[in-house]
Formats: sequence, C-alpha cells, structure tokens
Amino acid sequence: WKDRGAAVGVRREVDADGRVTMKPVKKGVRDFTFGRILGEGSYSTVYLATDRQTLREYAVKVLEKKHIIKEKKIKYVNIEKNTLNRLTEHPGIVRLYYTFQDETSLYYVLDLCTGGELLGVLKKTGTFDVECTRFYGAQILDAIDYMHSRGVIHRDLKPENVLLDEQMHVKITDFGTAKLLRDPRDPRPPEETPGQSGEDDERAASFVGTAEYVSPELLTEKSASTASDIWAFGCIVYQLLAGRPPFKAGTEYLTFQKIVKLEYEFPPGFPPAARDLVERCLVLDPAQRFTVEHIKKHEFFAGHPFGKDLWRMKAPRLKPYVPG
Ligand SMILES: NC(=O)c1nn(CC2CCNCC2)c2c1CCc1cnc(N=C3C=CCC=C3)nc1-2
Repeated sequence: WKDRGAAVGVRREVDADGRVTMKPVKKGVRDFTFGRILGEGSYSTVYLATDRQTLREYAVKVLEKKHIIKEKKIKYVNIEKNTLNRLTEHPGIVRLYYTFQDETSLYYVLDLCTGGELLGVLKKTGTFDVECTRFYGAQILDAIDYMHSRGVIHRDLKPENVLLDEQMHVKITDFGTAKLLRDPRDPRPPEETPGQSGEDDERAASFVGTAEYVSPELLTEKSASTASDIWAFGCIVYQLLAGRPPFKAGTEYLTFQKIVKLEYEFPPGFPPAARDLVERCLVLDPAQRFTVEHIKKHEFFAGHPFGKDLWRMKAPRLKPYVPG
C-alpha cells in the first residue's frame, strides 16, 4: 500500500545555527480530531474528522490492517484506492484528498457530505416531483458518465450511496466494489498495466450488488458492464418518483426472481416521459439498454443542462410528486 497524495503540509524547522527550513510533511492520524461515526462497512468505519491545523472537516475512512489481511481483502482495498485515484476531478464524486497509515490502520481522507444520503432525503418527502427527479437524475447520470469515461463501473449504485453536500448536490461514494476496466487515458498496453486489466475472477464471481438494484446480467452471467450502472440508474429514477424501488419482495431471492423476469409495475399517474425512460433502462439485455448518451437526449431531460452548467444550478426545493 503506497500512501497517496502529495505532502499535504509544511512544518517550519530551525536548525542549531538558526537556519529556518520549511519541511514538507504528510498528515497523520494525530493531525485529526475524530468525531461521530458516519457509516460502518464490513471492512471499514467512516468518521467525521476535523483537521486540527486548518479546522476543515473531512470524512475519514479507516480500515483495520489485521482484519483486511485475515479476511484476505487486500485486493479490495487496492481496487478502491486505485478507483478513487482515477476519479479525481468530478463534482459528483466524493474526492480522495490523500491517504496515510499507522501501525494498525489505513486512512482515506475524503470529502465530507453534510447532506447525508439521498435515500434519507427521499424518505422525508416520500417521493420527488419531476423537477427534483430531473435535477438529481441528471447529476447522478453526469457522475456515471464521468466514471465510465475513466473505465470505472460502480456496480452498487443505490440511493444510500448517493450522498449530498452542503449545497444539496450529488456526491457518489463507496467504490469498494467497483470494477476497473483498462484506464482509457493510460497509453500502456493492457499487459503492462499491473492489476488494471479489469476484473479478477474471484472478485467477479463473488460480488453481487444490493438486491433491489442489481442488474439481471450480474445475477445470471456474473458479468457487470457499464450497462449495469444504467440498470441501477433506471431503478433510482423510478424510486425517486414512486417512493419505492421497482423490484422489492419479501426476500432477496424473490427480489432476484422479479428482476430476471422483469416483473414490475408503475403506480397510477407515473409521469409518462419518466416511464418511457425507465422502461428503456430496465431492459434485460444489456446490449439493448439505453446508454448515457441515449438518456441525455431523452425527452425526460429535454432542455436540462449537463456538464459544468448542471453543477452551477441551485438545487431545487424538495417537493413530493403529486400524480394527476
Ligand atoms: N463507504 C464509504 O466510502 C463512505 N461511507 N460513508 C458513510 C455511508 C453511510 C451509509 N450510506 C453510505 C455512506 C461515507 C463514505 C465516503 C465519504 C463520506 C462523506 N460524507 C458522508 N456523510 C454522511 C453524512 C451523514 C450520514 C451519512 C453519511 N459519508 C461518507
């Protein structure tokens, strides 16, 4: 594990002859005051943390070395770090500033999202109206487009992993289960890019996303592609307007059955343009599914900005969808 991130501070040092030098220093765990737990995963705990020098707040993800080694998850840790290192400059993706370690743990210093999860906000209003669904759908799509352009498939997109910053703008997080394709920007031929030539079998075979949002091809062929993130996008757009995901049953197995049989319905009054968009994302054959480009041109997003103008927009006031 090579720590990442340039020296993030400087320390003034005066030698015996009074000569002053500014030493580049890397931050360490002692430079932070750790606060409440923001989330816990099987291999990590994410804390609210304050940089004691700058008083800036971050989310710091802590992974215990002993646990990772015992559970043989070193590959996951490196995939997440490599993924975050690729996704460095997009407003819709949680940014990794730098990493450090001590004798017990690894630390990722990440953007703090004070708005919490999109799921939490959705639960408060029950549903989102068309304006809010267009705004949040467009920001999620813009971030997916950027991820895919960097050869990253998220594989576990869901409203819990769509966080909100202080402007209530989208920040996608949790790339611990991402699939890395060859980095389109890396000129080296595949055989020379160590560990970047895509999926290793054990990760591919073992991983399945969260039941309600997992794509049919991940369940049947164990293979994920960029189209798998589009399937999850279709589920999220449906959920914002309907207040629940399209595929949900009493058990995971029954939910999987509904997915592979494309067994879902729209509630009465579901907006027609949104319905047409969802139907073109929730297509069993990934090759027939809408792509990001198709979605951007779809009438549901007609006239809606993407790119820089989208991220300059003020987030709309959250209003529930009222059918009819
Ligand atoms: N797994 C992660 O990388 C991660 N997990 N969390 C908290 C999770 C809580 C459950 N749903 C998914 C996210 C974070 C991050 C990245 C970095 C990150 C930045 N800000 C927040 N902020 C939160 C604020 C309130 C409630 C939850 C999260 N959270 C995270």
